[in-house]
Amino acid sequence: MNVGDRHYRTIWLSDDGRSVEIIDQRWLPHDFSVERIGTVAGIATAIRDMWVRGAPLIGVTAAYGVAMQMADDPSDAALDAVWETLHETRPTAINLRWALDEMRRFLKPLPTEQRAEAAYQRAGEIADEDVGLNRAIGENGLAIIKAIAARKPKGEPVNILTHCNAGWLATVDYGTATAPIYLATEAGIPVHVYVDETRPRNQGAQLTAWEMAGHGVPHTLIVDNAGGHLMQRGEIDMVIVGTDRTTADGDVCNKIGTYLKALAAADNDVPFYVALPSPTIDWTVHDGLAEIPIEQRSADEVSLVWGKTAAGEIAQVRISPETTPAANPAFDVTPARLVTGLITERGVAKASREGLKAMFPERG
Ligand SMILES: CSC[C@@H](O)[C@@H](O)C(=O)COP(=O)(O)O
Repeated sequence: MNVGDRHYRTIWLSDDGRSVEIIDQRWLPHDFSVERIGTVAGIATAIRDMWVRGAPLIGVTAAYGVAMQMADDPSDAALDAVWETLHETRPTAINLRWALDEMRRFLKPLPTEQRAEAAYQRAGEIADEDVGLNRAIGENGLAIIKAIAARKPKGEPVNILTHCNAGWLATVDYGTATAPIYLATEAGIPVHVYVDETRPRNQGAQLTAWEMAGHGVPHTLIVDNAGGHLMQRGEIDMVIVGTDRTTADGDVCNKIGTYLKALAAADNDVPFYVALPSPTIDWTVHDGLAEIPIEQRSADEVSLVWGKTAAGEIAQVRISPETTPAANPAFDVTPARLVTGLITERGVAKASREGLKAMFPERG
């Protein structure tokens, strides 16, 4: 998507053909900075410390990490070791394991002297594929937005609530939950987006709001607890969120707080959609609550908040007593029964084993 009048992806290969450049998301919306990363250790840090984040982008970044390892040491042992090193950076988003598995599956049969070149090529393809998947999700979600717009008085915007950042910053381009929003805007369908701030790291306030502002999408930032109230008053037409891992039975794991939005949506008959590319489906798990590992992040993310001071400095402030302990589960699971539909690259699936099997029969 564009930043100013220049098109950016969130990650791209540097001119040296060996390192990557990424948008460093830690400093948005206050500072737009690009970092060059050329080592596996650097890739691991960027994922773990969330310079890059969002399930699809984590996967693509890891794929480039494998390529860097192959350029250094293309042996089987090194391939297995880099899989382990990168796999442990963040536990919940399945796209990480999907990309690592895909790289290893592709590289293992190749002679070692061909692996580096082939690995960079495959990582680049995975990045390109992500853009295509998101564009298709956008088209499928656009049909839903159009149908809602058609039922509203002419000219009134479709009010969409989203949680966290499942935007282009969370992918290579377009985003998942935001792709239908961007396509609707391009098509001239009026939309208005309620952006959940998404404590503790505020991906909504910092990233989604920045994306919406940058693309001229009318939006309003709300605190995480406001969504239920707005739904009770008929001010939300639909919810669209992303997901870090969706089970073969349609349970959806996403940023902490998503479940509460789904409960409020069900109680108020607001359609609750989840947008996801197929690499986000974990076909090996069925019961999301029992089987998906939930990342427990640092308590500091709860007790300390980043922002920009009046003097223009990006700084962190403490918001709770020094001695108060904090807990920080980063994701929660929304049971399939609360999900109206899964917007995939192939169409909108029912959030159920049957629905996903019908959409992806080759996985059945
Ligand atoms: C298209 S991104 C889907 C999810 O990855 C997104 O909603 C989310 O929860 C991101 O969490 P984050 O902790 O910022 O990586």
